[in-house]
Amino acid sequence: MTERFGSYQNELYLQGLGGQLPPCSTDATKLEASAREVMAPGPFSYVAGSAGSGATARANREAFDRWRVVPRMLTGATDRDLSTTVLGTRLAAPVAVAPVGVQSIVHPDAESATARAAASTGLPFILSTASSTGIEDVAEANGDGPRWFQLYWPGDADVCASLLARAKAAGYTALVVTLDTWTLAWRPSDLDQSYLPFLQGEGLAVPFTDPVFRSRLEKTPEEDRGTAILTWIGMITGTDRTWDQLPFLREHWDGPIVLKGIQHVADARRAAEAGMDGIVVSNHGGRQVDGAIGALEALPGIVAAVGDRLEVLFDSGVRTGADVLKAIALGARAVLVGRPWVYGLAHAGEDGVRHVLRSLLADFDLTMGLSGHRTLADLGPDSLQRT
Ligand SMILES: Cc1cc2nc3c(=O)[nH]c(=O)nc-3n(C[C@H](O)[C@H](O)[C@H](O)COP(=O)(O)O)c2cc1C
Ligand SMILES: CCCCCCC(=O)C(=O)O
Repeated sequence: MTERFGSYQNELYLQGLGGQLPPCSTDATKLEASAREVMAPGPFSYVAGSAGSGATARANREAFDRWRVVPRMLTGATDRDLSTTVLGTRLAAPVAVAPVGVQSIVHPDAESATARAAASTGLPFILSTASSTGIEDVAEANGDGPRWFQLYWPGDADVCASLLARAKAAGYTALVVTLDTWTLAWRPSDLDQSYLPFLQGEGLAVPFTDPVFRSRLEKTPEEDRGTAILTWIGMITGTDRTWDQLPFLREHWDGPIVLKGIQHVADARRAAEAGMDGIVVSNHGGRQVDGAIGALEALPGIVAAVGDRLEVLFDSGVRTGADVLKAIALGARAVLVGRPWVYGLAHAGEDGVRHVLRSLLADFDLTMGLSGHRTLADLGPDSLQRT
């Protein structure tokens, strides 16, 4: 499979000749500033914000900056193939759309717009349990596109089993279990505005459409929204989870299972010992533990420890094509991208998401070629230098 993602560059130049500009910047680092202009203050802070002082979010970017690409010449990298297989899904490039909840606070078309944009770009869409659009509705919007389901693991086993069965039936092929957000971190930017989307009823389509969850309520969510919201929040934040509980997920999910939020080598080893198919090395984009290491700092050690036993995916701070290249060179099988496309959604719905994703892929494709790499297999520690 050879995709010429870099040709988006020509498309943008040609559109410019016709007087048409892109829906938002092609530079992901500029998108946050312009998103502030088009988003309401609460939703903007929720998306852009991070835990505590923001030290972890900054560390994510600094970690990327410490690694530099060392370009090679005359390698025949004009005709590139960036394709790969991740969690059993054949992909034209090693990039996935990270699970992001409550997209209705960003744009009325919410997850359906993002799922359509992901499908048209050929990247996997990962549906959050905190989605404002239901499992089946998103599957319909995503059509033939690849899709995975992210689980916030509810304490009620039957509710959990029901969500997993629905996701499976709706064509989600891999399960991404997020471990790092069993309660929300101290997030000053949200607290200063007393803004939490869930308490305002956003983002609960997944449980609210679930028959087993509904059976746990005395009144339906339509009749008593407040109680339904609090019941759900209690279910996903109120249960201690430990490594010995993972077999439950295996019993209820027959596809690949990935643990998201791994940062310590010892946890990566435990995931491998538990028979998981993969992990996502991630600090949740700096939204959970303030003062944590930049996620990329954890990647090489984890790949060295378990890379031969499970698939190591990566997220937190990916903004450019060079970032994708660096993470893959350090051993990631694929990267997940979060905030940049959320800002694209805020600017222009589905078109905005597509533009951000295509820009990232074009940047990655051109950076691969210009640094002498024809395929992902050409990337390795040799491609980089730590400064
Ligand atoms: C607004 C927002 C909502 C998020 N919601 C979820 C979620 O529901 N489930 C989840 O596993 N991760 C969630 N994440 C974390 C992302 O999946 C991802 O780990 C993170 O955004 C990656 O960092 P980046 O934004 O720097 O790319 C969310 C992130 C943001 C910014
Ligand atoms: C207590 C779980 C709510 C999670 C909400 C979405 C999310 O992951 C975030 O970072 O915000």
